[in-house]
Amino acid sequence: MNQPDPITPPSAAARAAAQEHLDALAVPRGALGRLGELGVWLSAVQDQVPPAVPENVRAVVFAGDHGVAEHAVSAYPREITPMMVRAFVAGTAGVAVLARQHGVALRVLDLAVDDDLDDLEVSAYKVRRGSGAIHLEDALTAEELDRSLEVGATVAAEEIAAGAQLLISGDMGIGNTTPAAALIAASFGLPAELVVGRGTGVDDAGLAHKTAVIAQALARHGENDDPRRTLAALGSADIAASAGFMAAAAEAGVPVVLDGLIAVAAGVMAERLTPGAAAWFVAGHRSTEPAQSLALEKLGLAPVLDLDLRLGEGSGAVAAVPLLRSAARLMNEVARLDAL
Ligand SMILES: Cc1cc2ncn([C@H]3O[C@H](COP(=O)(O)O)[C@@H](O)[C@H]3O)c2cc1C
Ligand SMILES: O=C(O)c1cccnc1
Repeated sequence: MNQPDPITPPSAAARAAAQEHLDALAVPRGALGRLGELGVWLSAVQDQVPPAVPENVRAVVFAGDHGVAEHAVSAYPREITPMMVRAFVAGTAGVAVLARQHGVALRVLDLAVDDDLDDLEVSAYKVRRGSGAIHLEDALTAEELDRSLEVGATVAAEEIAAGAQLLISGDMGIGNTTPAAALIAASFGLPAELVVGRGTGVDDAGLAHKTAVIAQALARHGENDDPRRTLAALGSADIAASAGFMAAAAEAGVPVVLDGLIAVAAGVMAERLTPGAAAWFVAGHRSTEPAQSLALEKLGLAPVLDLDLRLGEGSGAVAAVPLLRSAARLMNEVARLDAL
């Protein structure tokens, strides 16, 4: 594989000018807190002061089936995944409600759901049926990994062509908190006990078993610094596509609002595949999953919201969109103190 092009960082000049603008507004210096910081970040990623209010926000839910879900790591059966894909299309899933409320375009894509969803036209980019059970076998072949990354990049390009000012990557796939936690553990050299969480709500025995499964997956993966190898071994088609989506967004200079554990795991992999990508990410929320907080800290990102959400689907990122819009509006509409 060729090395990817280096990621161009957000504009340092716009960041400095935005900070100066913020400091000159008719509020006590620093009084806008995180909203002020978000306004400055929006200026830097848009290279524009004040920033445009991001009205065109687009979320893509990457859906997939996880072989590891057959191994008692989730509180729910894998058959839920295709049912939920139908709920996304019908507009009745949690994130669909929030997206409708906040005017966020929502699209669901079947990367590897182990069921027939062809009647919904969401399976045009399907890579395979299911992903390997990561404690026993690789999730993907090298070819499937390439195809998944490429699908993510293609979908990002489509959403950018549709005018996206902010992109969101959502997830759906019973069992996916297991590969997501494993990817974060492998990326930062953390043990299974530190990254494991209850996902959809496994009990104490389930949590102990899930920890053992993640530990077995990490042992199978071994010491390895190659992000492609890690993603093929421990990820899935949907998480790889999400990583490809975020990397492509960063390469195109389009900012991404990160969601919960799965999106953050994909974001970590995007940063490892294309260093510098994370400068284009903002953390929408803090999930209750420990690996998500650990990874945000490693990426140097502070979450906008902290609502004890543990849904995924892109829901926490979509919930943060109104605050990002408020941040941009404040930068545009608050008077300067010297102009009063
Ligand atoms: C009805 C339902 C809707 C969901 N929407 C997102 N998830 C979330 O929960 C799953 C991950 O948790 P675990 O690893 O414990 O299976 C993923 O499908 C994720 O998107 C859902 C889960 C369920 C049951
Ligand atoms: O953090 C998340 O996004 C999450 C947590 C539990 C289940 N699904 C997703």
